[in-house]
Amino acid sequence: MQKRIHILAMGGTIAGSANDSSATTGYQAGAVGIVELMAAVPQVKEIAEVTGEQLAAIDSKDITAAEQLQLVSRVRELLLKGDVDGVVITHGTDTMEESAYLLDLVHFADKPVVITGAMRPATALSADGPLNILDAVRVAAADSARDRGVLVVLNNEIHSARLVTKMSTTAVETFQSPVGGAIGAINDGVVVFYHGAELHHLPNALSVSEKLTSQKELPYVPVLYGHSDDDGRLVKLVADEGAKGIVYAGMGNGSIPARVEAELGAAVEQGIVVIRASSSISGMVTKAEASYEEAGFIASGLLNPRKARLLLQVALVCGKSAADLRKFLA
Ligand SMILES: NC(=O)C[C@H](N)C(=O)O
Repeated sequence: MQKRIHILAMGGTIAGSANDSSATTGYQAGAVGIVELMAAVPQVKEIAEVTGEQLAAIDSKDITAAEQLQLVSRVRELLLKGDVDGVVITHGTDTMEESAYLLDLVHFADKPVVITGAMRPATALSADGPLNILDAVRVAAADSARDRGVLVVLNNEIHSARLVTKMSTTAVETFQSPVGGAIGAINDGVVVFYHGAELHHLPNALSVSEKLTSQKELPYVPVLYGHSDDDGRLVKLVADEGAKGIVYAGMGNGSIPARVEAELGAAVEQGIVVIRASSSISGMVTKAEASYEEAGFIASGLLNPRKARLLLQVALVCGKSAADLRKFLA
């Protein structure tokens, strides 16, 4: 029997439309609906029984927490259904790694969830979307993809949600995992895994996902980007604005300029949870300086700032302590 794969369409460039087929920028993202997207890839019928649904039609740079939570909620429903074997999500690439990581945090099933997108609009010459959809369906229908959490599939490669990031502004090979590399590929239609996915599910992911479905928003947790001569005034500003947490994208191994460190320390004293991440693309943020640990800052480990932010938001919703977070990120 064929596997039953459900596609959720969120918009993005994969559904982008431009007036000129040679245009790869300046298009309207999210303009092409799921019916048209699926019609461009009739080959999926040979792989699985595929159904589709339009959940949003947005440029993913505009995604809100409400829309992310709606996605979590719909994926949860689908994973609990006996007649769905896997889920494919078509999504804009700008925030794809964020939605993928959020879904992976609360992934509770052995069924695959595969996110794909495109760098060229649907109307472009050599549009990359159709093949990416076909590959995503192939992966979602593969027995070998079970128990690997949420996967990002583009450009014939398979990446784990935890480690993947968008590296290039415009290249089709934009998604890479700087630590660890791709975990698999689709070679001439054949799904191959080289090694295991870096799973990062929260303990009790099923009940955490249920908790998230009842939320309409997530706590205010800004990411502050560190730079030379940073005086920390933004830390004070967001603390006054009611931030519940702050992710500081420091330099290198999560280094924080002394004046910012002092302000972040004051924020922790006020009950704001602080995560130290890095603007460097590759590598792990470790405990580094003793003063960071003494101040109560949490090292982001392998998470980039945007993913660390989502983790912190979910942790705050679930009432997890800084100690729980520390343990999860260690
Ligand atoms: N390639 C893309 O999908 C970019 C687009 N701005 C989006 O994230 O929706």
